[in-house]
Amino acid sequence: MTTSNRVVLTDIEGTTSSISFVKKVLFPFARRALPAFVKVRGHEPAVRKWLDLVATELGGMCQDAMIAEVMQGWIDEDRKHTALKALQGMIWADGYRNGDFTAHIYPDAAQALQRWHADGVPLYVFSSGSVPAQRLFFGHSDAGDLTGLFSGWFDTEVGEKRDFRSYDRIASEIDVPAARVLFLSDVVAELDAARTAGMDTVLIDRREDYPEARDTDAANGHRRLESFEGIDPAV
Ligand SMILES: CSCCC(=O)C(=O)COP(=O)(O)O
Ligand SMILES: [Mg+2]
Repeated sequence: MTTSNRVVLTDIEGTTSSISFVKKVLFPFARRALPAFVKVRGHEPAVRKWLDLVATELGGMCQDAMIAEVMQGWIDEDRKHTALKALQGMIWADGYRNGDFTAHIYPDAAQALQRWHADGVPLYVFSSGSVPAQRLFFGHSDAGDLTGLFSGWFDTEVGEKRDFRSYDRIASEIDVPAARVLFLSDVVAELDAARTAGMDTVLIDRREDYPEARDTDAANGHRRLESFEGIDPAV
């Protein structure tokens, strides 16, 4: 067991897993399935709730087909809208269940997460993907079912990833002082927000996702590593 009393909070896309898997496999799958999904399942309360929220944002009464079209545009723009993310998660469930794909995870990330968990380091996820989508992702990863490694999951229902208040809320929900949380992400603005909340940070700067390394200025004072190797949550 580790003597550390630190915990790790990790992002997914660009951090544990490749951006191209999300953009080339998950997003097109959801984009294709959206029109039929809203037609067939739009009456279910868990789906209706999000369609109604989007309709309200669009100014009121909209046909479901139009909402689906708007959300397809949001997928193209990579908009991290909570309603879109919730519906995407429901659509991906079918893909995982049918074995259409497994979720990409970098081997160094899978190994480090397994090692830290075995060492007693509590692990948490904070991603724009909905919590059910996160569970599906790690439940059907290239390294098998990793859900048991995590002690908790957070999505944008806790707040925006670039807003320091989201990190305040996470620290208070897991009942750990922010100074004891190590946040890992590929996005500097997210790390800035976590640092403002008092968390320790590491910029994951993978060549597969970011062909041009971020220099010291771009990293904005965050420690920069090209994989999970070399991260010791205990120090
Ligand atoms: C885990 S769901 C698939 C990824 C996704 O939709 C997403 O928006 C991930 O964003 P992140 O905050 O993990 O960079
Ligand atoms: Mg990311």
